[in-house]
Amino acid sequence: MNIASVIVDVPASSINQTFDYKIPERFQDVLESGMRVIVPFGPRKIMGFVVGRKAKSAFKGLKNITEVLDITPVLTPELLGLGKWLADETLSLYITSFQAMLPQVLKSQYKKELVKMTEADLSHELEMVFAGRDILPYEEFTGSEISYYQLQKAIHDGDVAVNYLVKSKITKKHVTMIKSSCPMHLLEEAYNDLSKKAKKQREIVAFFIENSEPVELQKFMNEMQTTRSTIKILQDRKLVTTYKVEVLRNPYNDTKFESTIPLRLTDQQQQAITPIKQKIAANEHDVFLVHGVTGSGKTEIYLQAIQDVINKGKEAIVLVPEISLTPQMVRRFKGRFGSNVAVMHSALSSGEKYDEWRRIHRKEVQVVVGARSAIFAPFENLGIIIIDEEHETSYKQEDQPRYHARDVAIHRGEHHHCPVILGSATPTLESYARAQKGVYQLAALDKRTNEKAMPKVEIVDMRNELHAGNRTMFSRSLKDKIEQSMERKEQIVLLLNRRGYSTFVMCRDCGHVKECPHCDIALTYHKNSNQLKCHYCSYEEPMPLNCPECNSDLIRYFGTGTQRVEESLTQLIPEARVIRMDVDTTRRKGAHEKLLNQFANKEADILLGTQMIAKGLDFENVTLVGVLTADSMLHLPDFRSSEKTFQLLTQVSGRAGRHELPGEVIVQTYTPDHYSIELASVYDYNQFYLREMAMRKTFNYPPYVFLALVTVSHQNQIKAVQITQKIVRMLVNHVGEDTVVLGPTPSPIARMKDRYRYQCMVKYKNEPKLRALIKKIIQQFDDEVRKEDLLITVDMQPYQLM
Ligand SMILES: Nc1ncnc2c1ncn2[C@@H]1O[C@H](COP(=O)(O)OP(=O)(O)OP(=O)(O)O)[C@@H](O)[C@H]1O
Ligand SMILES: [Zn+2]
Ligand SMILES: [Zn+2]
Repeated sequence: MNIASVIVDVPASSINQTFDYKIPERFQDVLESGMRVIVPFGPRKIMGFVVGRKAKSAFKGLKNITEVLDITPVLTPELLGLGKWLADETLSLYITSFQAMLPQVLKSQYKKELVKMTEADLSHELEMVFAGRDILPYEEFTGSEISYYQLQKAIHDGDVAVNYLVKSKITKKHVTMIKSSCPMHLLEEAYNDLSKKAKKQREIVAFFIENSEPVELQKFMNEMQTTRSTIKILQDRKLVTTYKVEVLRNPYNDTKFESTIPLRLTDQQQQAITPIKQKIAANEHDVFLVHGVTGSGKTEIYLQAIQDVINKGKEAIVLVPEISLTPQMVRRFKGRFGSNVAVMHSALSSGEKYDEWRRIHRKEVQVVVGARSAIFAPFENLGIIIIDEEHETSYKQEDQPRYHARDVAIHRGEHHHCPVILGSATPTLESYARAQKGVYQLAALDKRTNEKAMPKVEIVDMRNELHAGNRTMFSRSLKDKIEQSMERKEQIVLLLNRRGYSTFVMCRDCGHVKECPHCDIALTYHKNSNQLKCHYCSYEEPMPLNCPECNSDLIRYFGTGTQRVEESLTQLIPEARVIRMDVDTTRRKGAHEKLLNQFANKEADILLGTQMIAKGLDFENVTLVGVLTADSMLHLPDFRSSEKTFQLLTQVSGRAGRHELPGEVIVQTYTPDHYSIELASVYDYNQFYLREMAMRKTFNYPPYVFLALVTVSHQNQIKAVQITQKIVRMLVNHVGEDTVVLGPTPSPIARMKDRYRYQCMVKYKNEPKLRALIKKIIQQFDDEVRKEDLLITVDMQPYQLM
């Protein structure tokens, strides 16, 4: 078994296969599947994953593996299998799938350098950049003025070679420790020998006579109020020694979590958890949909189910949406399971992420709480997988591999014979429909644990406000309620629904809207820099003084940014203390937590924010929730827009009156009769489900059909249309009668970064060969993809239809 099959780090469909390499003698005992290696590939050295070992290869003249990067496999056998499945399922490359399962730092970076291969002089210009060195970092060459042609010639003549280095991004954190390094009696002797004047030295020696354990040097020096030079003297006398050890960064190390004990479950909680516990006990897979209103105690169910799993010596994965992975959320899990919990989310530094991942890999924890990619946690003995807020679209990755964490969870659940729990107050229609059909087990909780009623929702028709002469973005009713709440010293949460809404610039005279010159999308106004920016390609320009079309000076920005709402809020109610939470105020690390703490400490009356405040927050003193623009995403070109509106309104209403004080919600809208707004205001999920299912059936959308979206983009518009047209035709010729193939249609954003985008949508019920078919069709364009900068992407479960 001296040959390894390796998936190499070359993201090209023509390379999407294993390559064989010889395993040199010195690696033969250590090399296992799932390890990363460095292998020669053409002129380069690249990273690869070993996926198997074998005795024979069909190929002659195999090259040797150059280096082995891991001591233990980073991908378990299960994850290797999962990666292959994922690649096939999402039509991605194996290498892309494997890398998606690992923390960023385990991806290799490549560095190029130029090596002088001759004793003779190179051309004058090349000699100047080499400047007497034999090795030149490639960037220094690109930074110079020398033509590529000269370099090419030197390489061709064999005077210069290109070296490719695989650079690991891994950084480990170390601390220096100090300990005594001689037997006790020698320390005592030394203590007696030391002159009385060497007071510090004596203190240190005395310390180590008392303590034989190593201590952290920095802390020790602080406590003893001593310096490195004093320690050096003792070190030279071989009384103490210092050395480095690696420590795992722990982002929550300094935080104290109050420990909690399991609560007595309510009857509804008990009913929901019983079948889950049975499956855990029996080591059986099943999928449960826990449909529970906000505040019904879903989290407590998760915690107690996890406890069972831990007791069995098994492991648990809990997924929560990125934006609700707040310190409050972390506290609930760490409070119950302490240091047995790893946390993985994007706010951690890449070093912290790597260390949390290693705590899982080394089996130092049994629970991971994390965002989407935590579904790949390298546990080997899973006992439960939980997806909280299962309706969140952030569980779908919008990059290759375009996977949905729910599918991965179920796949892993089957492998490990363990239950998968999907929880939500507003399940996706897909999941609820499956529960209705009995594919998933449904558990419903329609009461809050404290038996408090859901807060009353008042819908305000903003058109009437306008007719009554109120031109602010706050209805009279909302203003009154805010003031009343403030008088009672209670707090308020205001949601500005910004998705699909932006601060665009429009001329009031001619209606001209400033668009990005490279993308078909309005530019967004940024007040701080007085610039217009494109959110797709980061193009920017200064805010114009006059309309470029008609030269009018009435060119203004429209739409409502949080900043602008804050301004008019403080104009309207000057005494209000406002905390604004949006991407701008939470960019810095820890800012999110700081703002929430301020609000919890009642340093402000109003928390104003975007979607990020709709989830998971639980403040005792919040009695009023206001939604400023409930309908802003209803008109997006997305068949899920009603569903998303319903979900958001339900979630945000759930923030009010969760404790002793009763809550109230005001929803401002221009379309008060829309069923998603009406039904959210009376918390009628079932009615909404029926209405929305009827719509989906009429227009032939999921869950009645599956979708596949092929997007083609090219700089030449005609080319983009033609290729999409070809794809459509080939599909039509091979799919079944019931399958609908639509297109070519311009994508909702028809041009991005100067590329025209066309799409083809497939709606199907049963098309077992579709993946293979699409793959085959796309392969026919491989040449054009490589040579003509054509881009074809496939999404087998599209959520973003843009
Ligand atoms: N059995 C119980 N007895 C008493 N209090 C409980 C019980 N279960 C949960 N709670 C409390 O009820 C509150 C709401 O519970 P929890 O946050 O788990 O609900 P949830 O369904 O996850 O809500 P959301 O969907 O809004 O996040 C919490 O403060 C929790 O501590
Ligand atoms: Zn104009
Ligand atoms: Zn742009």
